[in-house]
Amino acid sequence: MFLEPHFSGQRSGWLEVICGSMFSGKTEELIRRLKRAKIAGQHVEVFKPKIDTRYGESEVVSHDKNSLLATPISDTSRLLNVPDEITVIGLDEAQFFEPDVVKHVQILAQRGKRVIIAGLDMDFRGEPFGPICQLLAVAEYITKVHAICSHCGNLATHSYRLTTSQDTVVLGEKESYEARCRKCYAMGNILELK
Ligand SMILES: Nc1ncnc2c1ncn2[C@@H]1O[C@H](COP(=O)(O)OP(=O)(O)O)[C@@H](O)[C@H]1O
Ligand SMILES: Cc1cn([C@H]2C[C@H](O)[C@@H](COP(=O)(O)O)O2)c(=O)[nH]c1=O
Ligand SMILES: [Zn+2]
Repeated sequence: MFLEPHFSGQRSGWLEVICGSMFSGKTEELIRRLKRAKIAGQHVEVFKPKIDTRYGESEVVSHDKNSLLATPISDTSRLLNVPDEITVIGLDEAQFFEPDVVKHVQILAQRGKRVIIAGLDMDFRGEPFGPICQLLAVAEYITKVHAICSHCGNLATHSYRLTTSQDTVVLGEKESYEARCRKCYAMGNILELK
């Protein structure tokens, strides 16, 4: 369980990254932390990449259908325009943001804001996805969450693509992906080669 660091003295900002496979609870955890910030009386704003139209245009939605209003953006320089009174910023589907998101979230932290970033750690190939490596490097707090392997019930670490597309970006959920442990993911890829 992630508990918010205690503020003391001059407010300083920081970066939190929540990552894992699909269905691992990234969006649920992001929503949980943002709701707690609101309960604490902090002003929160949520953003997501404009490309993410899976569930809706202007909200982040978990696979459990919990949701928060979110502003879709195509350029993360937009984050630098948030009003001063916004002290907590949430980003979902961070894998789809452009590389400059790393620079922009660090500027926000420098301005004393808490930035909570959720996104896939790996793509369907098992490769780091988008800016995640750099975001993990510069974050103060990192949380890796796990799904349950659809094949064996162990902890899942990988997102296995069920369709034949080789495009890195293919929006979808259970019709196109399933969570798998490292072993079942590797087995699936071996069987595909036969
Ligand atoms: N294989 C799975 N393992 C764990 N949770 C799953 C799985 N398949 C569906 N779920 C559901 O997905 C929810 C997590 O949704 P969400 O937070 O949107 O995940 P993520 O953002 O990581 O894709 C879980 O609470 C659970 O109800
Ligand atoms: C593995 C993988 C996923 N995607 C897409 C599929 C979904 O639309 C999102 C991830 O959603 P979630 O909140 O983590 O469930 O990303 C993709 O485009 N490419 C991939 O390799
Ligand atoms: Zn497995």
